[in-house]
Amino acid sequence: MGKKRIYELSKEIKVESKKIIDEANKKGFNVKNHMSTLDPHEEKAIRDAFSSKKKNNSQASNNKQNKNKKPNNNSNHNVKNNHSDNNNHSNNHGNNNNHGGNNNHRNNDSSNNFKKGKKNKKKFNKRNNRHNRFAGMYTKNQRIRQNHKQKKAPERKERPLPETLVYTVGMNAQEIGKIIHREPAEIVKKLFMLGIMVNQNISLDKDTIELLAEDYGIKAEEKQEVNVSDIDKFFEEEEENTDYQESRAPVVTIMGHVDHGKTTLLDYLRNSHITAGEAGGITQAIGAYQLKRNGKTITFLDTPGHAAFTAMRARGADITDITVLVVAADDGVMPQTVEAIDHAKAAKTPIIVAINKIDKPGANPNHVIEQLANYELIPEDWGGDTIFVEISAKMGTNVDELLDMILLQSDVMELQANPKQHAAGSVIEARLDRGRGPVATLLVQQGTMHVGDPIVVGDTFGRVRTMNNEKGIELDAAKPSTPIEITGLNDVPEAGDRFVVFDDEKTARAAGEERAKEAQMEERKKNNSVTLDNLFESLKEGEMKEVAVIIKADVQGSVEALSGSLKKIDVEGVKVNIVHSSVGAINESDVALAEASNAIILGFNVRATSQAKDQADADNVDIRLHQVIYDAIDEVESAMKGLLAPKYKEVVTGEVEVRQLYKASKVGTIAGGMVTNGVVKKDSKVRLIRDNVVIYTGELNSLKRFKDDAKEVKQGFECGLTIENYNDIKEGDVIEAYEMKEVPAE
Ligand SMILES: Nc1nc2c(ncn2[C@@H]2O[C@H](COP(=O)(O)OP(=O)(O)OP(=O)(O)O)[C@@H](O)[C@H]2O)c(=O)[nH]1
Repeated sequence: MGKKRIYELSKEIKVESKKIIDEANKKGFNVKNHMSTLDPHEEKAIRDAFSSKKKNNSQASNNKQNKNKKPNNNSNHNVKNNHSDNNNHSNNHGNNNNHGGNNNHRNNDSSNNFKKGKKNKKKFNKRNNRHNRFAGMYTKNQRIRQNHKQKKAPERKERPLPETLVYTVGMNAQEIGKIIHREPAEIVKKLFMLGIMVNQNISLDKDTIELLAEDYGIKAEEKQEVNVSDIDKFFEEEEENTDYQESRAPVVTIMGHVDHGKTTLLDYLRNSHITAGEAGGITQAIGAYQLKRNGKTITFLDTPGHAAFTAMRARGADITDITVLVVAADDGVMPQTVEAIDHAKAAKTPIIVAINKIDKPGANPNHVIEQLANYELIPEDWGGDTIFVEISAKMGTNVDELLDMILLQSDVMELQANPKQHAAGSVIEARLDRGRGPVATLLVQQGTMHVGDPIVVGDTFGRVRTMNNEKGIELDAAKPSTPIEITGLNDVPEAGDRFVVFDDEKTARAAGEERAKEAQMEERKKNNSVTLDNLFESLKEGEMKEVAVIIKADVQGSVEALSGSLKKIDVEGVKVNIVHSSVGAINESDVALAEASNAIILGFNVRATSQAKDQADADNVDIRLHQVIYDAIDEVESAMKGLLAPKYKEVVTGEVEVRQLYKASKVGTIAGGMVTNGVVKKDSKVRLIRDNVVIYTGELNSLKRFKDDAKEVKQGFECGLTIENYNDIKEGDVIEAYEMKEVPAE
């Protein structure tokens, strides 16, 4: 005989695990929870203990029952009498009325009957209430029993447990309760007895759900997700479907630095290339439009800016075929130009450079070309393969040449799709229109969309009720690369969501509803972003072949030193891929790029802006901050080797904003300020931060509240402080207090 787990024994002898644990502890056995084991001797001792207890109990309850028998019967009797008394009244009452009513009003207008009935009902209630007053004449005990009896009644109706609990990981007690026909509270209690403390809304993992099922004595089976809701699968299948192929229009996104002319170019294109037949249509902002050049069509996504582009990619929608990078000839390469290059490269879309504003006196296109050479964008004349076009978006100069180049690039790419299948594609944008309900702009990427098609869009579903293009012209059918605006969905999908047309509306509805449920589950489960802590696991499971990193540092020298060293790390054939690197604070765009590329952000002597911090928290993006280059490199390398075992973790406890300075000859610079966040302690380690860059790291020398020494100062209070061996504090500096906390071993 082997060892037995407590919960198994609990099931066998029908005694709650908790009671067994108590009994075992009383007997001095070494058990902790329901998973603890008992050896055969211990098991026997427990069985004996409970079998004798049961005997005693049943004897006691027999005695009790015998004792209670008489009054119980009496009370039942009384209660019954009471009921039948009531019934008699109502019967009499009803009969009397029916009698009269039926005689007088048979086959009459039903409202007449209804009114009469209402009146009679009132009368009846009155009488009945009067009668109930007699309830007061029963003894207290009788009433308790009566209540008890009434309360107990629903229990008999309890539906039987299903044979098998078919579950999805992440379900909570409420959802499981619905499946097994039990109250969530009962499930929570059961879990408590099994040593698992949860409330009704907490997601349960696989082990817990299976344990629960076992405790109920039923089988558990994880739901197999071969379901219609996996529209990504449909989408990929459709994409691989090459039975029939036709060339399709390229989908183009315009990106570039602020004010370099993205909007001007998009507007010029939109207004100058309206073909004769469409001239009457009013152009609407639907997030995308098509234009024709020499009989060929180009689709432009009308959402300039990296945020939209990256947000789409983060949601898995790589819908752009070609990126046009706009660089103003009078301004040259700017930070967002570099960002745009990195975003386009990360999405692996070819870049066509449009050097804009060549009409301006200060324009220097050659300088731009020279600058871009540093980012591997080299024109053919210089031996590279990037297409450059010098334009003026304002004047329209060379804009047609730019279109020709887009078409040339698209020819090289041989963009194709199969219009002879169900439509599939992505959401460009979506909104709720007061009159029309959910309105979504979609890009058809495969197949042909028709009005009336049953459709699943992200987690929403419906039937295409209306379909129009950007000019408001109604369409019956839309082929690949066509942007369309549709109505008929049950809810508003999100930009970047995919859509697929189904055979019938019923399946579409089932898929849509299932997806909405899954989305809710997904939301509850922890996001599985790559972090340095789980990096090794991901590498081991073969999910990754490269580690994506974004570097932000205080000076260009550090950026280069860090990226140079990181590129040299080579662990078991896995390389570091630097997705983006630049000087400055970690911003929202970095976090968005990290999320889209599953990258880790390394900050060297810089901080994240508060928006970026919030966004990183929400998206589970790992930001690592360092002051020593070797530490940063070591950390990444150790993580790749699976050796990352930080014993201490830095915890920022608070921040002081420096508002005033006092120079004292003896103590140096005293900073007067306000604790804007958390708490600052006398023995805190501190970092002096100026414009999001770490200037100095050290320790506090003194911390005061007014004239008195303080052990700590909390948020909202003023304080004075000095930093050990450091006097170069300035007004507006932020002093970040932190401590090293030991991280418990896993
Ligand atoms: N002279 C000249 N001015 C231009 C040209 N293209 C754009 N501009 C001007 O540059 C300014 C900025 O242009 P936008 O098109 O708004 O720039 P943007 O890149 O869309 O800017 P954001 O939307 O803020 O990112 C506007 O005043 C335009 O009129 C051009 O080819 N020549």
